[in-house]
Amino acid sequence: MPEHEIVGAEELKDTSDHDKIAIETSGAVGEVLLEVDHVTLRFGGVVALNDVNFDIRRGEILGLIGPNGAGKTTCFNAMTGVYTPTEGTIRFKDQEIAGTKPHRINHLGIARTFQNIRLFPEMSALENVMVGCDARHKTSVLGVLFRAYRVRPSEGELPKSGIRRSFAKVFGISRHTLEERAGRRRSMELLRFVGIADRAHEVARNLPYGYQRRLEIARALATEPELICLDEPAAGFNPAEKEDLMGLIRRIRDLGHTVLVIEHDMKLVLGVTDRIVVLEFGQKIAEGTPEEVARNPKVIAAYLGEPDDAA
Ligand SMILES: Nc1ncnc2c1ncn2[C@@H]1O[C@H](COP(=O)(O)OP(=O)(O)OP(=O)(O)O)[C@@H](O)[C@H]1O
Repeated sequence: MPEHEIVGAEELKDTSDHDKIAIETSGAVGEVLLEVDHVTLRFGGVVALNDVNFDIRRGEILGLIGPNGAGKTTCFNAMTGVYTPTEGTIRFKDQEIAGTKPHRINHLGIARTFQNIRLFPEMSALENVMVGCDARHKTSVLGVLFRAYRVRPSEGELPKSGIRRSFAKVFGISRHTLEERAGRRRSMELLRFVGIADRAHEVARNLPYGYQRRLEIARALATEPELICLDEPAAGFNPAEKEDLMGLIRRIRDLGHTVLVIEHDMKLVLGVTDRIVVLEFGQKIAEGTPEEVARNPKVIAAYLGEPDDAA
C-alpha cells in the first residue's frame, strides 16, 4: 500500500492558506539580519565590489540596483557562498558566513533564485518544490532506507480507517513518511501561493516561462529561508505579470520572509521596496527610501545612457 498521499482535485483549488506556509522568525522586525561589512571582491584585475557596506533589516524588502556590470550579482554570490570576499566580511544573524559553502548558507536561512532559471527540468513542478522541502528534513539516509525512526502520529496524521490505522496506532509511522507527507502538502500550498498549482504535475521544462519563474520562487520558499534573494525576478515579464509579481513579493514578506531583490525594472523596484541600495562600478553610490534614491543626482547620472533599463 503506498504510504504517499495522492494530491486530489480538492487540493488543486487556488485557496492558499498562508498560515500553513508562514515561517517562524527568530528576531524582531527592523533588526539587522544580514550585514555586508566593507566587502571588496576582485577577479584578477577586475574590482567587482569595492568596499561595499550595507545592512538588510528583518522584515523589509530591500532593492539592490545599478547599471549593467555594477556588481549586483557578485554581491548576491558573495552572500550565498558562491564567492568569498577578497576583503571584508558578511554576517547573517551575527554569524560570519563569508566563505561558507552555499548548501550550509541555505541551511542557515538564506535562499535565492537565479537570473537564468535553474530548475530540475524533468521533474514535475510539485517535485521541484518538494526538493526544497527535503532540505529541511531531519531523517538521515539510513532512516529513510529502513524507515527505522518511528514516531507516534497525531490524530490528524493517522490513516482514516482500516488496518493501516490500527497498525499505525500500535507501531507508529516512520518519521520519513510523516516528513514526506508534510513536505508534499507544504509544496502544494506553495504552488497555490505563487499561483501555479493548476500545473503541479507537469514536468518543469513544459511549463510556460512565467510559471517557471514562479516555480523557482516556490522552490526557494520551500527551504523556509528567513532571507530570500530574488535575482531579476521580472526578467521577460510583461507589464501585467510585473504587477502580479509586485503583489507576490509583498505577500512573501507578509509570510515572515525578508526579501532582497535585484531588478532592472525601476518601476517595479520603486513600487515594491522599502529601501534601495545602489551600486555603480562596484561601489555603493546611494542608499535610502525609493523616493530618496529616485531623486539622488548620482543615481540619475548612473542611469543616464541606459534609457531601456530606466523605463
Ligand atoms: N566570475 C567572474 N570572473 C571575472 N569577472 C567577473 C566575474 N563575475 C563578474 N565579473 C565582473 O565583475 C563585474 C560585476 O559583474 P556583476 O555580474 O556582478 O554585475 P551586475 O551588476 O550583476 O550586472 P548585470 O546587471 O549585467 O547582471 C563586471 O565587470 C563583470 O564582468
